[in-house]
Amino acid sequence: MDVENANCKMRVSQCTDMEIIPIERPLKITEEITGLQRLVEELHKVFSSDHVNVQDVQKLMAGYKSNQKDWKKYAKFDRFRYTRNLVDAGNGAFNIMILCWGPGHASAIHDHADSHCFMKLLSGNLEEVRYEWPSTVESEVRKVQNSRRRCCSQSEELADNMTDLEICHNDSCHNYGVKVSSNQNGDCIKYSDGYCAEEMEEVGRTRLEVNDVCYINDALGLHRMENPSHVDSAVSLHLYCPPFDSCRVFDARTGKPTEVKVTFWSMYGKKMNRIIEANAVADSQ
Ligand SMILES: N[C@@H](CS(=O)O)C(=O)O
Repeated sequence: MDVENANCKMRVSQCTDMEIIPIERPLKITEEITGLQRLVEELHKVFSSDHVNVQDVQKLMAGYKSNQKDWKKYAKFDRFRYTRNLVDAGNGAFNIMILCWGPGHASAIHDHADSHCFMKLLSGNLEEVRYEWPSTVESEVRKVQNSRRRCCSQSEELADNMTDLEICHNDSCHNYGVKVSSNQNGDCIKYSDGYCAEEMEEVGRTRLEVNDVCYINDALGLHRMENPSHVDSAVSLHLYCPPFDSCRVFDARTGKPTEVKVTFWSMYGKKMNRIIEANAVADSQ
């Protein structure tokens, strides 16, 4: 079973024998779905079944043709950071929300808390930047994969100023072939928070056009989104399954993870009282 066929009701790490194969992205419209309301109804139907196919959800998302009239009541912006605006809580199986990005707004590099993440661009432009997991942090998916497989592979030959790192769980080990910058004594160069300088590795960029859909989960890596325009805003539709209320953000210079709560700026079109706790995936870098 690959990612395309993984049961979307499960956390990504629970998808047995999952191979890490990204879908072709972004996905274009095939069958049209009229209106956001209708899309939400169709999603409810799909998620009421015991088995949900990732590709079916992608097709539904792609089938909706963005119309500002449908989503403008949810599109609430903030001057300083992108906002998350809940549209529907999906009977607890998924949640669907509208994210509003002012000019230059971006999210920090983050994971998806072992959930499936679908994203559709409704207006403007967004760029998705993908990253490898930092060597010192393991995703839930990798933990599961590593505990399934006994790994005895030889590490690749590393450059002189690099050391490799083996991460073990129970009696299963995985050598990530990690390359950590080090000085001549073999000590890594550390920031004041104790983390080694180890720039996170960018593995790809995708520019989304209006109505494009893309998908990510922790098995496929990490990402951040960015509105590249200095003048125009952007709006995107996100579906998470299962829903999550916290995830990890990563320091691009070191890979240091920080657990953050994710909050809503508005719910069902009504603005929430300002919560002091930051909508912390936003703008942290
Ligand atoms: N996953 C982020 C948005 S994005 O950058 O994909 C969030 O839900 O806030």
